Amino acid sequence: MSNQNWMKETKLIHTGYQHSEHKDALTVPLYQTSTFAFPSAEAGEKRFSGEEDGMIYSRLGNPTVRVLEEKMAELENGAACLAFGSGMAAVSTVLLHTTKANDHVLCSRGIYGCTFGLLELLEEKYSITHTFHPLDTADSIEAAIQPNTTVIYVETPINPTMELVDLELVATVAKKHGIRLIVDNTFSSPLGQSPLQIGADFVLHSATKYINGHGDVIAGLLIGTDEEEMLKIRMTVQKDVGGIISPFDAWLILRGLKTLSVRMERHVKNAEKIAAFLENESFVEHVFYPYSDKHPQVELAKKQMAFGSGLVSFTIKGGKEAAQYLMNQLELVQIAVSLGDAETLIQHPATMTHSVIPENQREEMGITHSLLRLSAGLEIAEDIVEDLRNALQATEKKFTFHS
Ligand code: MET
Repeated sequence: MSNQNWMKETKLIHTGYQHSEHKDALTVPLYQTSTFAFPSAEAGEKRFSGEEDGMIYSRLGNPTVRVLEEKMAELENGAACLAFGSGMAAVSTVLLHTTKANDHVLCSRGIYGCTFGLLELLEEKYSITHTFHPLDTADSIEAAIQPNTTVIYVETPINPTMELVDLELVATVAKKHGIRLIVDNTFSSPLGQSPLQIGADFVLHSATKYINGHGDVIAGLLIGTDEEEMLKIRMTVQKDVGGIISPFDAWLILRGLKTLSVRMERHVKNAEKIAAFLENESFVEHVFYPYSDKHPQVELAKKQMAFGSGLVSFTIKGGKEAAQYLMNQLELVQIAVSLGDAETLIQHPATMTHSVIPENQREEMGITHSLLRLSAGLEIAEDIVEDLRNALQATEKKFTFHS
């Protein structure tokens, strides 16, 4: 069922599923099966050759997973979507598809630690090099493009600094040079920004985060603009590397997706209140929140994002020791990586999500030992703020020395 006039909030619930094709079950059934029985040997041959449509084996497709893929393709304004067993499986699949040995990948100034690890691996194994760049003006992007650049890989907002990349600018330069643009849209969700509409070729998500929203699944999604190319990826890198999602996890994500818009409203409202509180705290040095007037790219945020995300990053005085002490003082806010869960989470990127990046490169990305990343949960903002206030007061008391 699909209607192009529906808003995304409605599509989240209805698109991609036709109950008449599933014995009129109102919600998507779970096809927990590894393989599918062919009506005849000839039918099996035709399914393998692509002559006939139909399921073969769940690594190549599954009806529950297909509903998730169709829904996400529409939500991201793409032609097709592929679901994976983790966000990193989506990242590695699209990079293996878009690069070959000796190519160069131009990246935003910062990227997630495991994406960094994957790029290092591709360099070591296949001499696929990568560089980091602010991607802030057309001239500087042109200068950073090398003769062998085939991909521009961007996070926006960047994990965990909340720095933004101007997608329209980067897409224009990428198109001019025939370079593929891949955007990690995890921090915004499909409701926050639409990179494919702005000119990206691929958008990907760690579905572990906002899309599932309940902290009980690891999954990834890749959406592309070219249906034939996506089918090729399904039948090559995805099938043969095999990082696919389980039907049960796809089913859980479909359940989570129904409430994405109401969850995002609360995540964002809470993050706004937390950012405003932190901005007035004397022990806090800087707050990084895209929709705050104090964010250096607030104009860009309001141009390309529908809201400012549910994440807030901030630095405090006193370095690593104070940052860890602060985390240990929190009662309601949980110390954990990941984001987009019902629970408010805090983590220390320099020693956690981005710890694999060598310190000098990490600091160039803006990830110091004073930086903390908070994922606003679905609790009442006042309770989260109260927990942060108490922890900050205790930390300030311990780390401020009066002469
Ligand atoms: C293994 S570290 C984890 C996770 C996640 N991508 C994050 O940024 O929090």
